[in-house]
Amino acid sequence: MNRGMMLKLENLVQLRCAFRQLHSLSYRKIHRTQWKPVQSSTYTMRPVQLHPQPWQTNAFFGVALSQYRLLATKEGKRPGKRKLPPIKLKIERQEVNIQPRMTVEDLARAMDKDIDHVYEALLLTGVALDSLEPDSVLEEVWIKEVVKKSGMKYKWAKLKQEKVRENKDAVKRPPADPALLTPRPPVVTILGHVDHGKTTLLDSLRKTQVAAMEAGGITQHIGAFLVHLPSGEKITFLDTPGHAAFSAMRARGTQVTDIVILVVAAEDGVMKQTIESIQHAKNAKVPIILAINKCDKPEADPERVKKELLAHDVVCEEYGGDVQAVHISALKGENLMALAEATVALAEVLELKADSTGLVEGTIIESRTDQGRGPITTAIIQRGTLRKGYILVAGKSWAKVRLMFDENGKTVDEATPSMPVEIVGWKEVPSAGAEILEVESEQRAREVVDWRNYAEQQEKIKQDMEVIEAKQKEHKDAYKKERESLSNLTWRQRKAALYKTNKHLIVMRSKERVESDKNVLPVIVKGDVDGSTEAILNILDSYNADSECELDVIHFGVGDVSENDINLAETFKGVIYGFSVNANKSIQQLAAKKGIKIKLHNIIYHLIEDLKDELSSKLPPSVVEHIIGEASVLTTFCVTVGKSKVPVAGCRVQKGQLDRKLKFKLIRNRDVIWKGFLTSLKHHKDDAQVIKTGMDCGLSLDKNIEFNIGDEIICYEEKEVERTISWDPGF
Ligand SMILES: Nc1nc2c(ncn2[C@@H]2O[C@H](COP(=O)(O)OP(=O)(O)OP(=O)(O)O)[C@@H](O)[C@H]2O)c(=O)[nH]1
Repeated sequence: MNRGMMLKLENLVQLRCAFRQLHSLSYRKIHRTQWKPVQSSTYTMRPVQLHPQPWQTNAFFGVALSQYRLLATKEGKRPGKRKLPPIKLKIERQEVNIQPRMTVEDLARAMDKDIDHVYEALLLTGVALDSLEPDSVLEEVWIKEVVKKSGMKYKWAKLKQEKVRENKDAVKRPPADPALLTPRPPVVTILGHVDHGKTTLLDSLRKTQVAAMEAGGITQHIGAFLVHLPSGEKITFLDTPGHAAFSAMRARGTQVTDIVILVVAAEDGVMKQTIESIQHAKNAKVPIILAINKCDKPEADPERVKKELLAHDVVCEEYGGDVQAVHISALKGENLMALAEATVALAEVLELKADSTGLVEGTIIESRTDQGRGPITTAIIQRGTLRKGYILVAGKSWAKVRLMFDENGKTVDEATPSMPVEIVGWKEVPSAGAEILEVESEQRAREVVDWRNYAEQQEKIKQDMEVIEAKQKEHKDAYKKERESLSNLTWRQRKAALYKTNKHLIVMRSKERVESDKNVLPVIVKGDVDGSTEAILNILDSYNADSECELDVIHFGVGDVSENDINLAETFKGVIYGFSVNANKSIQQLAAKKGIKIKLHNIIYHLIEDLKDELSSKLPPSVVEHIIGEASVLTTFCVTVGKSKVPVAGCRVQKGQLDRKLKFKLIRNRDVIWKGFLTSLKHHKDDAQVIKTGMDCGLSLDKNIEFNIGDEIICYEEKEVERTISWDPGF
């Protein structure tokens, strides 16, 4: 490399170091405490990060950094002539996924840096920079060198992939062999406009069964019921709040309904929800039977209904279509058998069949919790034959079938396809529309539920991270913009700007440092999986408000809050944050006894919000001055008190009032030259407590200061205002 180029690169390094310093000071976490070596069984403790630039040589920043390091170290002292022991900084290093044969560009991308950064890191190495292009492939040794020099640590990318968990979900069996299929009853949903008679129709249909049963039999609402026709045929009616259940099942891709009975009141005709119901049926590709209801009413006009429906592609048989129309009176129970027969006829055309052998499949129609029997669901069996003792999974719950009931509350021993059945034995309440799958064993059921919880959690983390990353990108962009605004400055101007930005940190007095050291929030982070813990730690890495309150991650790991966590929190006076983990009762009691806060959350940004509140609560309140009155000095004189002469100001109150018991300040040429209390406040010759606007007074201060005409006297109150931590994690 020639000397010119060397100089150019060195300049570049200086510039970049300066800016990185600026960036690191405002965006990165800098711990100032020594870390305590706490061992975790699963994880080692994360060391503190200083975002170091080890190849940085610039003298100014060498000094600034050494000062800064002092600030970053709890026990740090100013360097004297005495040789001090080296300050050990524990560095929180960003992890970079590396792979063989990475190009300069690849590496820069993996480190989230620009290409210049890679060039700088290779500046004083044996790499020939002259011939290094962005697409040049780097040797493994140099890849590692760049990462190390950047204060980061590397990780081979493929190791990470091995951590992905194997999918343990349960899925439906492939379609059955046609030879195994046998006829099954149709499953019918009744839809229609509000008040057109859906409930009345269902009640009347159910009553036909009560009549058919022994006297005293009462049907109960379980979300579905079976109607037995005199011909021996059966129909299952779904009796869940129509549209909602239908949509929920459709949304989950479960198709339970074979036929929709569209109820239209003969005197009202087609209404808004009639059209929506038609749309539901069409979307689900479920055929319709038209039940023209309220035909007992004199104003009933069934023909008008059929004509109106033509406009919505519901063409009745009389009009050359294939939709059967039955004129009924749900209230009077008229023509219900004709409706049932039409349903059976359509079911025959549809050739509804199912395989009643092998592992059971079904759909949850409704679920509830019974005080005595725990979670109960009504399900429609769609494949196989359900019997007591079978193991089922649905959503994130599983069941060992303890009992089964029909809609008459009678226990049943088995449920075949299309049969509605109440199932008792669930560990938790699965939601309506969830798919039921039988599995071989309880162990397998647990495995499936575990996998589903994990998959859901991953999805949630992914969504959380997307939000967080988008916000962090916004921040980065804002930073870049800010940096660009400096690009027209000369190097010296930039350095000056940089110095100005960081001056308050460099010159912070040791007394203040000691004071700020007191403000520390030690935290323990527990997550349910590696990914969530890592995600939270990544966010904590962006913590940049150490000057207000230090954030000290003393321990982190995966799993529920343990006794060890409580002990650590007690030792360090820390707070435990858990994401999607639990703290059992004995742990909670132990924590309460020791006064340890355990904060459990299921959403990352709620956890971070909570942490921000906790940090803010550590900040001493800021004192705000609230002005009560303002006066101007019109004349000055002295009075003799004992042996000394006391300066007195003759003032006029211009605004508000002067209150003797409050605080005052004296302002001269915009500078505050005194703050304190008055020793006397007089109106003419009388002592006064308060002097109001427009009034004149004489006053003296608790310090002998000569007044000047034109000075301002301000009376004020100090109010404490709660502070909020300035850290903005970007979401
Ligand atoms: N005359 C007559 N009235 C009926 C008939 N069917 C229902 N009704 C009356 O119409 C009103 C509404 O009936 P519902 O069965 O509650 O109607 P719905 O469609 O279930 O109404 P929502 O549950 O609100 O959607 C009630 O007063 C019923 O008594 C019928 O066939 N003839």
